[in-house]
Amino acid sequence: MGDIGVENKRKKIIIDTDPGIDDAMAIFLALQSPEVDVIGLTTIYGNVRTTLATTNALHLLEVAGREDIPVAEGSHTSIKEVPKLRFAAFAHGCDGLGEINIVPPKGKPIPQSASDFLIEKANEFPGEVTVVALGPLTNIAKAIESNADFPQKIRQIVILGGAFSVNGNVNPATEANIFGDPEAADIVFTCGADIIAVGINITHQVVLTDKDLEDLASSSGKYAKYVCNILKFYIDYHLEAYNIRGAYLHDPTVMFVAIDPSLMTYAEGVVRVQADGIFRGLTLFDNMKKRWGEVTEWSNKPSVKVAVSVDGDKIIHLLKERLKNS
Ligand SMILES: O=c1[nH]cnc2c1ncn2[C@@H]1O[C@H](CO)[C@@H](O)[C@H]1O
Repeated sequence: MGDIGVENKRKKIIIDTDPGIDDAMAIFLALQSPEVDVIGLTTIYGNVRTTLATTNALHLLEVAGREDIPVAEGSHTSIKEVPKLRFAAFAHGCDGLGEINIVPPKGKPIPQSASDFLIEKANEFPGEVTVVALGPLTNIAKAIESNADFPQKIRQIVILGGAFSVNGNVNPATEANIFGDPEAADIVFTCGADIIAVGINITHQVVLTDKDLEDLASSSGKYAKYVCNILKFYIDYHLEAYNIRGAYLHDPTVMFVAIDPSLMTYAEGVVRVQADGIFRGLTLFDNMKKRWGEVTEWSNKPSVKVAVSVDGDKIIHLLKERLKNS
């Protein structure tokens, strides 16, 4: 398949997901990528509620013929135990997958919570597991709260979340995944793990156009066909909300970063998340260009890598190649 860096050993990944049309694309992409070994899916509310996220995760694995991959159901509430009320049916359809009448899955989630599964795998393979976080960060924050070693045991956490120096997509201040659980996001950003954060300032530069969709539709690849079907709803939403013909590929872009971090460039610094008020969910990055004279809420916190540039055309090219060759 070429084109991007392949390590000698397949990278173990766990996908924490709220499928979601772009989540479905990211999951298929991972399953079609020789560089990674998907050792589990954990589910979370966000685009849909957690129970539906679990159903959709099981369904997508059955479409892929990968029922061997375990699905662990995640939290139904935020880290502060607030029930979640906001879902993105307007973007993904009320079934989360473009209202295509999916075949209900036969499989069941494993009898273990998402955060326990994350901790177990981090302990089983210390320093080897990358978590690809495609939804609100509750499960990961819970893993950190119940196991202080988790940030050191995990290889990397790659996060789709935040809007760095740009407007959000829920309101001008905040991006959907961070807004889903700002307190959890702040725990994760400051936990000391190796973290890459990819905000919508990056993912809005990765646009699947009408032409790309035609290209995908002309393929007989099984993932390409499935994805074209669910993308219709998402593309209509982008026309309505952003007046563009196409779709922002949030989750697939982040999956590519997990596969090969050299597809982007990064700045390093501390990220804090606003927990309340009109800026609830705002991500604020200290790029460390200034040596602050006073102690701030950013002082003495661990740094993370925040993506600052991406080659959107390359990501679209790789994505199409992989979905078509399936
Ligand atoms: O306008 C929106 N509101 C809520 N969620 C959205 C919107 N646009 C995209 N997403 C979803 O949230 C994540 C990126 O922020 C992606 O998973 C995307 O599908």
